[in-house]
Amino acid sequence: MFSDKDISHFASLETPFYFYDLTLLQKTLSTCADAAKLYNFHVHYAMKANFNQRVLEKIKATGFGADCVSGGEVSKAIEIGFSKDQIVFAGVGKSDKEINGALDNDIFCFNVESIQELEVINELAGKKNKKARVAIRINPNVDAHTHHNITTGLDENKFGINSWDLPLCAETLKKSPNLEFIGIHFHIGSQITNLDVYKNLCVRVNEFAEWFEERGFTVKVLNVGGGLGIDYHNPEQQIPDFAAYFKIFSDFLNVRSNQEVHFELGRALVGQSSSLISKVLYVKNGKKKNFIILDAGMTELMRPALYQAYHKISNISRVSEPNSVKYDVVGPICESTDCFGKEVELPGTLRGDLIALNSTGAYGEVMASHYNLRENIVSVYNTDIY
Ligand SMILES: Cc1ncc(COP(=O)(O)O)c(C=O)c1O
Ligand SMILES: N[C@@H](CCCC[NH3+])C(=O)O
Repeated sequence: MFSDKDISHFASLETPFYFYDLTLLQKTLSTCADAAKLYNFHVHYAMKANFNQRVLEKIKATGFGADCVSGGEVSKAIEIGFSKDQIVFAGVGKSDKEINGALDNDIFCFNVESIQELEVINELAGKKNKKARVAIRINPNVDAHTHHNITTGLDENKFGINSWDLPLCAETLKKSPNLEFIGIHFHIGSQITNLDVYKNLCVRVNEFAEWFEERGFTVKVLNVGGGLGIDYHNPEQQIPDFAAYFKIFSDFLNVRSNQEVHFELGRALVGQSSSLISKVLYVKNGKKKNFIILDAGMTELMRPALYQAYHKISNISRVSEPNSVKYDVVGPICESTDCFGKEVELPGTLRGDLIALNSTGAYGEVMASHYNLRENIVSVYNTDIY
C-alpha cells in the first residue's frame, strides 16, 4: 500500500494528515468512466463524499457531473468548472436562498424530496419567470442492507417522497406552470456491498417510471443514486467492481432509447485513495487493556465514533514485524467514543510510530470538526512528493 519512499517521507511531516494517492484516484475514475460508457450511463459525483479541491479537479476532468446537497456544494461545483447542465441538487431541506441560487445558475435539475418543496420551487421559479427542471426523489422502501444510520430508502427515513404521496405529487406537478418534470430519482443508502439490493431497486424504478408514464408524464431521466460500497477490510482491493455494478442496471432496468440513466457515486470513487496518517503519542499498558493513543481522533475521522465504522489500522513504521499485541487504538479527544478500533492486533508499538487508518477518502476529511478546538487537518498528495 505504501512504498518505503512514502513512509520515509511521512516521517519528515507533521502529523496527522490525510495522504491522497492521486494516481490511484485517477485509475479509479477512469475505470468507472470506461465501465459507464459501455452502457451510455451518466455519472454525477456525490460531492458530499469529498470536496477536497484537488480531488474535485480530477473528477471534473474525468467528465463526470456533480451531485450537490447544499448551495455551498452547487457554488463549489460551478467554481471548479463542472458544466451547469451536469449539476443536480438534492436534499430534504433546501432553503429559499439555495433554491434561488440554483435557479440563477440554471443547473440541470432539482431532485425534489417533498410536495411542499415542489410548491416552493414553483413559486420561486415563477418570480424569476423561469421553469425549473425537477426530478421526483421517490422513497421506494427498499432495504439497502447496510448500517442502520446510512440507510435512506425505507419508509421510516426522512428522504424522498413516499409512494402514497405520489398521486398528490402528480397533481401538484400538473398545476405548477414553472416546473418541468424530467424524471425520477432514488438513493437508498450508502456502503452497499450486496449488489442484489440493486436488483430490487431496479424493479421499483421500473414500476414507478411506468406509474408516471401512465399518467401522461415523460420520464426522461432515471436517476438511481449511488451507494456502491468499498472493501474496508481489504484496502488493497483498491478499485470497486464498477463493471458488475453497472451491468446490474443494464440487465434489470427497463430503459427506452429516449431515456438517460444517471448515477450519483461518492464513496466508490474516492474511498480507497486516501489514508489518515497519524503518530503514536503514547502507549499505555494496562492490566486488562493496552492503549495506543494517536494524535488523530474523531475530530479528523468521525466515522468510527458515529457508526462504529471499521477502517483498517496498520503500523507503517513496523511493516516487517508480526502482529503480536492487542491494542485499543484511540484518539486524544475528550469522548469515550473517540476510538478507532478495539483489540486490534499490531506489532509491539512505540511512541513515535506512524499509524495509517486506511480507506478514508470518503466521508473522512470532509466530516472533520473543530471540537476541542482542534486545528485544521492538512492534506498531502503523492504526486507532489515525487
Ligand atoms: C442523494 C444522494 N446521492 C448520492 C449519495 C452518495 O452515496 P455514496 O457515497 O454511498 O455513493 C448520497 C449519500 O449517501 C446521497 O444522499
Ligand atoms: N457519511 C456516511 C455516509 C452518508 C452518506 C450521505 N447520505 C459515511 O461515512 O458512511
